[in-house]
Amino acid sequence: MAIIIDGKQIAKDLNTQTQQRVATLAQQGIVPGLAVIIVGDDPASAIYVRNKHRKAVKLGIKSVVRELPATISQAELLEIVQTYNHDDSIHGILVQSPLPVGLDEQAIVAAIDPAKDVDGFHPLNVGRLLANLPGHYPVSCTPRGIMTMLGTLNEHLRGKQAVVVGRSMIVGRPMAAMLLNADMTVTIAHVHTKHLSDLTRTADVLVVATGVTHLIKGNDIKRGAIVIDVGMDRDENGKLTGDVDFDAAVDRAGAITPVPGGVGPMTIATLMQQTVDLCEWSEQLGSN
Ligand SMILES: Nc1nc2c(c(=O)[nH]1)N[C@@H](CN(C=O)c1ccc(C(=O)N[C@@H](CCC(=O)O)C(=O)O)cc1)CN2
Repeated sequence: MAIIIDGKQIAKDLNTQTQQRVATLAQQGIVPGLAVIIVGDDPASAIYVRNKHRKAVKLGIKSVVRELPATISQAELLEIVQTYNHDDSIHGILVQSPLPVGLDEQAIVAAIDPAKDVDGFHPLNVGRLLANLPGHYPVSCTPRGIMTMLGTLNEHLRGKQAVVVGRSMIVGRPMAAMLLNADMTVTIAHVHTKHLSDLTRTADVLVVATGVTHLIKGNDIKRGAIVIDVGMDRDENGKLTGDVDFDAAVDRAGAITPVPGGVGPMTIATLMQQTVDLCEWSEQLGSN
């Protein structure tokens, strides 16, 4: 039976640390600020944004949520991003993804000041991660949160095999870069990969982020592997489930994340952590 990696608890511990850092900044009269831009009326996005706002407020972070209609033009949206780029009370800016059809998400993200790019999606920050540059820069929150989770297991990653199934800009690609930067031997696969099971069975660390319900079955997993399920899918009864068949996998894996309560909570906790990072870096304070 695998260790169940408790994302909720790890996120709670991380939030406690973040709250303490916010309190230390407050003693110097500094308040970290986060601006979240949401365009259109995607119900899931509205929930994520509300949760980000609530968590920020709870931790003592200034939170600004800018709700915009799906009819907004690219130029108007770029203008709004610029106002936050120039607002000294805002240290982190993000545009909730996905954007409505017709808006160029990449161009909007590229307009965010890279020093305020709290999602780590700006091409400059993506390039820094890929190049494993030293120094301070933001990175995508979900994979950074997964690295935090892996850190709690006290397992040596160096030289071991990692397989990342999924190639998105939010999870798969930055995840592969972070595991490579941790000296793992990394293979990226995706839904078109042939003989996927043969590959996943080689993984000491298996990260799955495809959006395909139960793509990974129990015997696709190497015995004792660490299995990280980033999926958030709905089964035929509407119940939230993952890309990994948890019930089958739990008997093969050494450690596994559940869905819900695994990776998901780490995304917002890491966003809060990174908002404070950006604030400290802008003030040239912390070394996190
Ligand atoms: N600009 C961004 N857009 C999106 C990101 C992102 O990191 N930046 N990630 C996702 C959505 N997301 C945050 O924005 C997010 C997704 C899921 C969770 C979470 O806590 N999931 C829970 C289950 C929640 C439920 O019951 O539905 C879990 O897995 O336990 C948090 C944040 C896409 N867009």
